[in-house]
Formats: sequence, C-alpha cells, structure tokens
Amino acid sequence: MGCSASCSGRIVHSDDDKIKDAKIIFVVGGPGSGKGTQCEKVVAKYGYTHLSSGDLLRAEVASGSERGKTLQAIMQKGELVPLDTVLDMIKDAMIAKVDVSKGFLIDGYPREVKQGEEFEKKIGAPCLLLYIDAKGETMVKRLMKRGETSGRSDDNEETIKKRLDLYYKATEPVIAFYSSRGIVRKIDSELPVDEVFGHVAKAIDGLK
Ligand SMILES: Nc1ncnc2c1ncn2[C@@H]1O[C@H](COP(=O)(O)OP(=O)(O)O)[C@@H](O)[C@H]1O
Ligand SMILES: Cc1ncc(C[n+]2csc(CCOP(=O)(O)OP(=O)(O)O)c2C)c(N)n1
Ligand SMILES: [Mg+2]
Repeated sequence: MGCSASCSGRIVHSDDDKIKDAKIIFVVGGPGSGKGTQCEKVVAKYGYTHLSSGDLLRAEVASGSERGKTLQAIMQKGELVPLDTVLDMIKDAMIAKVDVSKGFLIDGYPREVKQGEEFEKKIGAPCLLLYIDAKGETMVKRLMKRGETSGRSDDNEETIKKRLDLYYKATEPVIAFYSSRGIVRKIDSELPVDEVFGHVAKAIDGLK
C-alpha cells in the first residue's frame, strides 16, 4: 500500500511511506529540562536529525510572516500553538530530510496526548520516548539563566511559570500514555550534562 511503480518500473515509496518507516524518537520534558542540550549530543554521536518544535516555530516568527506574528503572541504567553500548525511544520521538515536521515529526534512534541495521536495518524509511531526529567525548581533556575542570553521572549519569570503549569497539566499525561506501550525511558536530568547523556545513549543503543 502506498507504493507505486514509476515509469522505469522501479517501486517508488511516497514521502508518507518513507517518514512512516523512519526511526522516530520523541523527546519530552519540561521547559528548561535540557531536551535541546541532549538532542545536540545525540546528533553529534548518532547522526539523527533534530527537529525542535519550538525552533521550527521560532523560525516562522523570524521570517516575519503573518502566521509568524500570530505564533509569536501565543508563544510569548507560554500557551500551546494550534496542533495542526506544529504538526504540519514537523511533517514538512521530516519529508525534507528523510532521504539523508538515520532517524528523527522530535523535541518538544507531543505537548499533549492529542498531539501524539495526530502525529501517529499523519506520520507514524515512535520507537522510543526520552523523558527528560528535572525538578520544577531546577527548570526555573535554568530558564532564568538561559533568559540572560537567549533573547527568547518566553524566558521570563511570568511566562516560565505558565509554561511549567501547562507542562504539568497537558504534557505529563503524554508520558503515562506512552508508558503503557513500554517505550518510555526516564532520564534523570539533574545530573551533569555528560552523565545525562550517558543514560540517553544507553536508551538509544537499546533500540534494534
Ligand atoms: N508541540 C507544540 N505544540 C504547541 N506549541 C508548541 C509546541 N512546541 C513548542 N510550542 C510553542 O513554542 C514555545 C517554546 O517551545 P520550546 O522551544 O520547545 O520551549 P521549551 O522546551 O523551553 O519549553 C512553547 O511554549 C509553545 O508556545
Ligand atoms: C543536566 C544539565 N543539562 C544542561 C544544563 C545546562 N543548561 C543551562 S541553561 C539550560 C536551560 C535550557 O536548556 P535546553 O537544553 O535548551 O532545554 P529545553 O528547554 O530544550 O528542554 C540548561 C539545560 C545543566 N546545567 N545541566
Ligand atoms: Mg528546547
């Protein structure tokens, strides 16, 4: 299903088939838990393609488009942008990279159970969920520090609090949802960066 014979008679896989069969890792954790930090290290060691939903959205904002302006307002408030917007961006980015990619790190997604369900309908199933876990207090401290230099309009005390509340309310249920499938690896992100990465690497090495 989904394959068709090209003029030359070769079997051609559609973009949808190719991304469905790709290795997909969800990276979930609170704001400032260290998802981006660990993803960079995974890219360096394993050559996976890193797609951060937040980075994709910030790129749209930076483009100055009308859609970007709407997104900027939502992100500054620490709210979630509409599901279809994020999912379409991730899917387009995956299609663009699928031929040269060993696998995909989907960072900051799903943020709510519904996002996970829609991703699986439109793209495919993850083989692993890395749950980057840090204490609320630690996340706030790291984000305030990042805010000194990040230039991110959401790295301020008020928005950080909203992002954290939303994380506990909307995103933590994602972890329970995938735990029942046995693909969640909880990573203690209170440890030094390289030790955290040691655990991340073990989880990835455990994949077939
Ligand atoms: N999967 C997503 N669904 C909806 N909104 C998102 C998603 N990912 C990112 N965003 C928006 O972008 C903002 C920043 O996201 P991100 O860079 O992942 O931040 P962090 O990991 O520091 O919380 C979020 O607060 C939200 O407004
Ligand atoms: C275990 C650990 N990882 C990373 C850092 C470094 N750090 C400084 S600011 C900051 C906040 C955000 O980091 P990022 O990796 O962007 O987290 P994300 O918001 O993507 O989860 C972090 C994690 C740290 N001190 N300890
Ligand atoms: Mg990030």
